[in-house]
Amino acid sequence: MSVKDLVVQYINNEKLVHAVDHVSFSCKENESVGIAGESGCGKSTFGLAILRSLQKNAMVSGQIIFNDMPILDMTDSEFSEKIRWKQISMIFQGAMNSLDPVFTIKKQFEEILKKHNFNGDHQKAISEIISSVGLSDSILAKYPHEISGGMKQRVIIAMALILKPKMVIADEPTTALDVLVQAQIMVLLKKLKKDGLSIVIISHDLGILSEIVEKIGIMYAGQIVEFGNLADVYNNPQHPYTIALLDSIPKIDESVQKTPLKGNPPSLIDPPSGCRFYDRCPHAMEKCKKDPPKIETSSGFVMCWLYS
Ligand SMILES: Nc1ncnc2c1ncn2[C@@H]1O[C@H](COP(=O)(O)OP(=O)(O)OP(=O)(O)O)[C@@H](O)[C@H]1O
Repeated sequence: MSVKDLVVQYINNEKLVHAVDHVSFSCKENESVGIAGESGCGKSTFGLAILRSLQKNAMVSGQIIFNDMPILDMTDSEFSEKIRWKQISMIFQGAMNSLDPVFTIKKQFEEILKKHNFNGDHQKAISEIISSVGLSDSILAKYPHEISGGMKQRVIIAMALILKPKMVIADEPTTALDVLVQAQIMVLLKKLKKDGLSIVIISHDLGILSEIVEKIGIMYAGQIVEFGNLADVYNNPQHPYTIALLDSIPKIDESVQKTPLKGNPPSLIDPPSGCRFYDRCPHAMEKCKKDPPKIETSSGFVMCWLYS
C-alpha cells in the first residue's frame, strides 16, 4: 500500500477540522504498520479513510494505491464490490460493544455474508473463521451478553476476516481489555500475521505496537512526523515528539519520576503554520515557525528542522 499526500478535513459548524494533513508513506506486502499518537491526532480518521468509511462531513484528497489499484479513485460501488471487506477490512474502535444484543453471534455472521453476497457455504465459512480465532462453534448460538470481552473481540476479528481480506486495519484492538486478554489478542493477531495477513494497527500504546509491526508512523496533530522501521524509530528516535512519547513509557527500574510532556497538541481547526509541535518542543527555534522539511532517515523520514 502506498499513501500519497492524504488529506482529510471535516466540515464542522462551518469550520474545517484538519484531521489528516498531507500524510504519505508506503509499506510492502506482508509488512505491518503501526500508527501511534495521542488521542485526537487523526489516527482513526486515517484508518477510516483507507476503508472509505468516513462520515459524510469529511472531504478527502490524495491517493491510496493498494495492490496497484488507486482506491480513492474508484466509484463507491466498485470499491464496495472489489475492496471493502474482501481485500481490506477493519476492526473498528470499540466494535465489540456494538454487537447487536438481540441476535445470536451466528446470525450476525450470516448478515455479513448476505450483505456481501457471499455465495459459498455459509456454515463452513463461519466455522472455519471462528476456529481460526481460537473459538469453538458453541459460541455461535450465544448472544453477545453471554460471552466475555475477550471472546467478543475475537468475534469482531473473525467478522473482519470472514471474507479473507489481504489487509486489516485494527483500530485500538486491545483497548478496554484487561492485560491478560490484551496479551491473548496480540498472540492471535501475530498468528494471523504469520498466516499472511497485513495489519495496519492504530494504537496510542507503543508497547502493543512494538510486538507486531515492522514499520511505525508517529502521528502528531494530523501529520506523520516520523516514519520508519520499528527498531530505528524505537532505538534511535529523531523527532522530539517521538523522543518524548517513548520517554513517557514508565520503566520498572527507574528511580527518577518522569516529567510528562507539557501542554496540549494544537487545535485541528486552524492549526498554526510551521511545526505543530513548536509550543511543546524543547528544541524549538525561530525557523520552526516555518513548515518543517521532510528529511530522509535510514528507513523512512522525519519532519523536523533539527536535521536540515
Ligand atoms: N465526523 C467528524 N466531524 C468533525 N470532526 C471530527 C469528526 N470525526 C473526528 N473529528 C475530529 O478529527 C480529529 C481527529 O479525530 P480522530 O478520531 O481521527 O483521532 P484519534 O487520534 O483516532 O483519536 P482517539 O484515539 O481519541 O480515537 C479530532 O479533532 C476529532 O474531534
